[in-house]
Amino acid sequence: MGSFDTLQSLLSLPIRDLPVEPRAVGGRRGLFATVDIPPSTPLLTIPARALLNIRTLAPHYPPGLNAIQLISLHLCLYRPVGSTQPSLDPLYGPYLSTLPIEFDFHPLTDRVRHTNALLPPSIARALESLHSRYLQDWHTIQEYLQINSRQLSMKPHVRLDRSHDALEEDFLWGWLNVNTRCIYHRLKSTRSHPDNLTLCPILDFANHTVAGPCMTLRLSDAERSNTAPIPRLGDPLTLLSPDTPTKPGEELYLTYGAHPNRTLFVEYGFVVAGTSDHSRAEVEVQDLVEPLFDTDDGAVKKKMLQDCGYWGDWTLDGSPAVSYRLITALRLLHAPLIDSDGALGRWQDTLTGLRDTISEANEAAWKETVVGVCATLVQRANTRRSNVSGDISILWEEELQVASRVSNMLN
Ligand SMILES: C[S@@+](CC[C@H](N)C(=O)[O-])C[C@H]1O[C@@H](n2cnc3c(N)ncnc32)[C@H](O)[C@@H]1O
Repeated sequence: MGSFDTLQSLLSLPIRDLPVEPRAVGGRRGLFATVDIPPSTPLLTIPARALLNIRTLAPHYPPGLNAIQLISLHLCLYRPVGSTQPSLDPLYGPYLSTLPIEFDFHPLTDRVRHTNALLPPSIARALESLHSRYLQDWHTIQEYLQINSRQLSMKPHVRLDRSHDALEEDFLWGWLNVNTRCIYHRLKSTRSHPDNLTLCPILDFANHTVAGPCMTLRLSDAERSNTAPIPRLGDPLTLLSPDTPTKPGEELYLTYGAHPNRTLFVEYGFVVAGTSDHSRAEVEVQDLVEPLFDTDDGAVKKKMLQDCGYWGDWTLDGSPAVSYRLITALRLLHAPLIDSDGALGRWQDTLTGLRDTISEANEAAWKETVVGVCATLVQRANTRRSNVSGDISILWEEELQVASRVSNMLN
C-alpha cells in the first residue's frame, strides 16, 4: 500500500487527526477507528476535486467515453509500476499509489482457472456477462486510443508505445478497480444515469458487511434536490459513522448492497461464508428451467415471456421464496396454449394483478416443478462441492441451502 500520509496533499485534510485510518490486518486492508466515535458522526469530507469521476476527469481527456471507461483509462495510463514505485499521475498520484497492486484474487483475472465446470452454472454465466462488459469497454478504449493517440501521448508520463498485452493488462487493472471500488455519487440530472459513480480516496478502504453497524454517506446537495450538482466538479462526499458507538481499533464497514454471494464473487471477488440472513442467499436457475420449455408449444411460450419481459432472471432465495418472475414463467409453462378453458387469459390477468392465480391445478403444477428443480440443485451441489474448496465451495453451499429451504417450504 502506498503511504496513507501522501494522501494529505491530495485531500487537504489533516490525515493524522482523522478518526479513521486504513490498516492492513492479516494481509487484508480495511478502514479502522482510531478514537472513540459517537453514533452517526461525520468522519471526514472528501472534496469534489479529490474524487475520480466523469466530472473531474473529463476536462483532461478528449470526449467520447462513459464514466467506467474514462476512469479505467485514467488508472490504466497511470498505474504504478511494480509494487514500490509511486504512480506518476500528476492529478491523483498519491491516491493511485494506494490501490491494490494486483487483482489475482478476482475471478475475471482468474477466469482461466475457474472453468465453467467448477463454478455453479449461473455463476459461470454471470462471470461471462462481466467478461463481455469488460471486452466491450476494452474495444471502445482501443478505438479511442487510436483516434486520440497524439493528444494522449502529450500528457505527462503517459507511454502508449507499449505492447498490446501490457496495455490491456493495465486496462483490466483499472477496470477492476472501478468495478470493485466505485460508489454511487450523483453527478447527472437523473438518478439512474450510469455515470453517477466515483472513486473516493480513503472511503474505498471500507470492506463490505452483510449485517451489523455500517457507515453511510451523507446525502449530497444534488441528491437531496434531485438534480445534477451545481458545482463544476460535483458535490463533496461526507462519510458518517455507524448509528452505534465505535471503539478505537474497530473496523468500520460499508454495505455494498443486499447482494447474494453470486454478485459478491463475480463483481467484487469475494464471498461471505454462511450467515443467519438467509434472505440474501439466492440461486439463479435459468440453466435448469430453460430446457423445460423444449416442448411442442415451448417456443411460443418463450416468445410470450420475452414479449412481456419475463424470460430469464429466474431466482430462488433463502428467505425462502420463489421469485415472481419464475412463478410467472412456470404458470405459463403449465397453462394449455389451446385455450378452451381460458387459462391464457387468466395468466395474463395474473400479470396485470386482476387475478392471483390461474387455477389450483396450475399452482400445484408450478410448485411441483420448483421442487424438482430444487432436487436437481441439491444433488448437483452435493456432488460438485466435494471437488472444490474455498470461495467456490461456499458458492455451491449457498445453492444447496437455498434449494433445501425452498423445497421444504413447498413440500
Ligand atoms: C472497496 S475495496 C475495500 C478495501 C480492500 N479490502 C483493499 O484492500 O483495498 C473492495 C474489495 O475489498 C475486498 N472485500 C470487501 N469486503 C470484504 C469482505 N467482507 N470479505 C472479504 N473481502 C472483502 C474485496 O476484495 C473487494 O473487491
